Amino acid sequence: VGSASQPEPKRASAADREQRRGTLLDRVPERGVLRVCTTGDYRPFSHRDPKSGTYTGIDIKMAGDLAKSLDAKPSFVPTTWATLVDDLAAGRCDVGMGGVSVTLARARQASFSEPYLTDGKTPIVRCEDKDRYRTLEDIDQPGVRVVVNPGGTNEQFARAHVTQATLTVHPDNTTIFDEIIEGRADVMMTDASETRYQSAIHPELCAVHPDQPFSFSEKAYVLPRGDAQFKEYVDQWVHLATHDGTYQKYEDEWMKR
Ligand SMILES: O=C(O)C(=O)C[C@]1(C(=O)O)C=C[C@@H](O)C=C1
Repeated sequence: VGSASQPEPKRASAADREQRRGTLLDRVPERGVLRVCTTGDYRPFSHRDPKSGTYTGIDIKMAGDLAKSLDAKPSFVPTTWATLVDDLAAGRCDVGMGGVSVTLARARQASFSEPYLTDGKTPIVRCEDKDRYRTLEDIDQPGVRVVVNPGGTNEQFARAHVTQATLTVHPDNTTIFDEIIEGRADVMMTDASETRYQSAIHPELCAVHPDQPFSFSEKAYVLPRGDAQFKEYVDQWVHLATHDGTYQKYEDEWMKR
């Protein structure tokens, strides 16, 4: 029985080490801080004011409520769409919030809470073009300029459906709508919730059939894999907040702006 037959001890990943410290359901109240990964570039869910660094949005309000329910204060950890799930899996935050869509690719690395919103991709265009770009076929034509933000489900959707039109990746999601308003692009396909919000604040922009999006998706909060107690708690909390009018109140506040 030699030591050569012993398997090499596997180095614990940061996520494994996090998990061994026990459930976040106990650790967050002990710490008094809920660490929330958020991109800050996606109104109406998560917006970071570039001057003050302050976060606002529907999911920022929700994060405050979730933290409060755990006797904690939220601390926002900046992330990007491409790195959100890695940041969570590496234990840099306790939850990811801010208009995140459930995807199976993400579900391989992280857990999701119960969903709080149904959504799907739909076009947003200059209002003069609103009858011109109604179907994917209308949009995917040579000469049509489609613009997309990188790293999230919008890019995945655009890469799967845009083969004839020109696809440009615009790196900054906070300025992407100006590309259409100012005529450098014609169409963006994004979440119906976002097209409703952006068309409400920009009279030049129209959301095309936001009630009948091209795809089906759900928004949920991203949670660390393997912490069943914490997930069960967040699920209960989401269930209550989406049935007692709390979520609706925050959505109404944002959509009135
Ligand atoms: O990746 C996701 O989960 C998102 O819903 C984020 C996403 C995207 O799909 O790229 C959605 C809309 C915003 O315009 C920016 C990012």
